[in-house]
Amino acid sequence: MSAILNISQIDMVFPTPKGDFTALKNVDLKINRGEFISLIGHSGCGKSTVLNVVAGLYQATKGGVLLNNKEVIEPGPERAVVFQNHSLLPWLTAYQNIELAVKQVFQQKMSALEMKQWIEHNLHLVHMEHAMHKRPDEISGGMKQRIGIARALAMQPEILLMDEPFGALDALTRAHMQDSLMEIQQQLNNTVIMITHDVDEAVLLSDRIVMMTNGPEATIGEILTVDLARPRNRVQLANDQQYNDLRARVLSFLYEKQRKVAPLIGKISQSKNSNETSNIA
Ligand SMILES: Nc1ncnc2c1ncn2[C@@H]1O[C@H](COP(=O)(O)OP(=O)(O)OP(=O)(O)O)[C@@H](O)[C@H]1O
Repeated sequence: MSAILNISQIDMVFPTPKGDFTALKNVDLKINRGEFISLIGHSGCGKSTVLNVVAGLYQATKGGVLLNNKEVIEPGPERAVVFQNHSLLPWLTAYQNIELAVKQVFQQKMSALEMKQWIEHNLHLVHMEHAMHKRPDEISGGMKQRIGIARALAMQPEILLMDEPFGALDALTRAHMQDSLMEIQQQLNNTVIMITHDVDEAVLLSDRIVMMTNGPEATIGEILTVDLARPRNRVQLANDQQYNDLRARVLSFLYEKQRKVAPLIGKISQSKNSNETSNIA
């Protein structure tokens, strides 16, 4: 496997009224084509900052990002971003939202008919053909998120960047979305970087889980390879020893090695059995 993305020795320093704040220190990671990477770490450690640098929305203070050996200096359609709060334009239908993105990327390359077929194909991937003519306020949160993913996929990005894409969804919808994403990724072999706060989600979906230390000067603490066979079935995995061992290793990193010392968070984690806690603060 060849590295498609090289996040090379990144520092990120933000100027603040109280002086410089070093959010990231020497973040270094190579990602292979087709890999599914989860970024996990406590709130405020710098996960979104890493994603924003890869997206080209932030320029690293030191180091940089290479995509196919080319330096990332600005956002581009080869890196599609899916946010937690689906960012669909409310006055356009699901179809039109996707069409807008597709036109940006394929305007000169596809005929009107090809474009229509391509949009419908991507709606089909997320099982949303039936809602294509509905506006965002006429569909549920989970459906909006599916449309957001279809829009991102329709741009045929080399990398899919997902910032807690299922964070706002109820548990059942979230499980459906995770299964859909695994299915799509198996089919298309997308390279994905996903931020999550959910340990089970990270283990279920990822090829590698990148665990970040607490900031300031956050960096990669450990990387866990998840070599569970695919396709993965959440029900079967619930009793799988390897799955549970992997889950325990992420929990141990978060609640023992990178335990948060803030009083409130301390109280919350003390009041719960950390082995049964999969959503982190
Ligand atoms: N533009 C900015 N200016 C100043 N500080 C910033 C800026 N963006 C992020 N930070 C700080 O950098 C640190 C990392 O923020 P970031 O949003 O990347 O964390 P995160 O791990 O994604 O958090 P969460 O899980 O809560 O979304 C935080 O301390 C944050 O306050």
